Amino acid sequence: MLQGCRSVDEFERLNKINEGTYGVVYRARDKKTGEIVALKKVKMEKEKEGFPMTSLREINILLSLNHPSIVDVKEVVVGSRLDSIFMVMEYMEHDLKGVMETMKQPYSQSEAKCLMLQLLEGVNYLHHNWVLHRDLKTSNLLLDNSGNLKLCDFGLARQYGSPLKPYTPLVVTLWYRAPELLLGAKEYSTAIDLWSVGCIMAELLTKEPLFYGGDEKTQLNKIFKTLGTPDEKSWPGYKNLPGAKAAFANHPYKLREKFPRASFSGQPTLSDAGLDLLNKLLTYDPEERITAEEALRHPWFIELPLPKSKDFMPTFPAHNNKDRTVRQRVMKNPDPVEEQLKAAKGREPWRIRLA
Ligand SMILES: Nc1ncnc2c1ncn2[C@@H]1O[C@H](COP(=O)(O)OP(=O)(O)OP(=O)(O)O)[C@@H](O)[C@H]1O
Repeated sequence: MLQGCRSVDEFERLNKINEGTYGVVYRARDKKTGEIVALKKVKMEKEKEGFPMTSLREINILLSLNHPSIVDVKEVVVGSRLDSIFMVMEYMEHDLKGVMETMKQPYSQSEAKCLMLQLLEGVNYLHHNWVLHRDLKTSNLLLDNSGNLKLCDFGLARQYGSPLKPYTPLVVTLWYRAPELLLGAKEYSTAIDLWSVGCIMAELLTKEPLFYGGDEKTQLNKIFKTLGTPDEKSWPGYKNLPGAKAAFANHPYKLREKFPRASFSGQPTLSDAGLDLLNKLLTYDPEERITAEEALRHPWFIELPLPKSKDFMPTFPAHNNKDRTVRQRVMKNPDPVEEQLKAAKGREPWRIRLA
């Protein structure tokens, strides 16, 4: 697979952009063409021999995809000692997590609609190509200054076929993780990505993560406190899920309180159509949850205010020579989320690492 790949020496590394679980990402210049690209170094230490399977899977998937809402992987290059591999991707100035940390106000309804449409287009394309993303979150949504949004980080993406085979359930970052995964479902499907899209929609409108639990139980309790505790009526088969044996307090549905129709206190508002879409994305029963294709046709997108044109989306100063990890540390809000993290005593509770 790696035969005939160019060497990473053909790129000048300009600066480290960020470091995730599966690899370091650099901004780099192609020495031949002068093009600025993102180079993702694939982490090797987790695999005893050979290249890490997660990355080979990610590369194969990414090389085969082509959509305006999916980050373009241009090629794979090899390290000078052939002991490492790098993905060469189109460079995107920002990620949504970093951008939202610098914003004073959340996105407006029309801006949120513009971003949601692009996100749903990307997810719809993936699902039509039998790919689950499985790790959708704000740091995996890249933005440029032309209003484009693109999905990245397919470290956890998997191609799936029919009939569904069980996958490991511990895959989606906790805050965006679907309840069926939190409750230990053995089989799951595209619906897990739509749950994450629902969490992202709410976050676009409030600038705060919708459900921020430090462990599975807390995460489920946060969800239940807002959406009401599920039962056999709202989610047929719920009782049979391994995690549903635990005792959860009975909470009523309260999502409307978080998003009133009108507000005088500056609280984010949402029309009936907007709340309907959010409810359909955050539906407990995965079989009933809206699909990306259906969501793209939802009336929220055609009611006023209409989605903002990409040309008028807010832009953010370039931070070409900065490491986003450092920037994100500086910009972090001292808010309840932070308290939650402190309480988790040094673990990274929202990240579930694959064994
Ligand atoms: N093509 C790109 N252009 C610019 N920045 C990028 C690009 N790809 C990734 N990044 C930056 O690097 C960060 C980490 O990338 P990515 O999510 O692919 O790595 P990961 O190791 O799989 O991380 P994670 O911890 O999210 O699983 C992103 O949040 C983003 O800030």
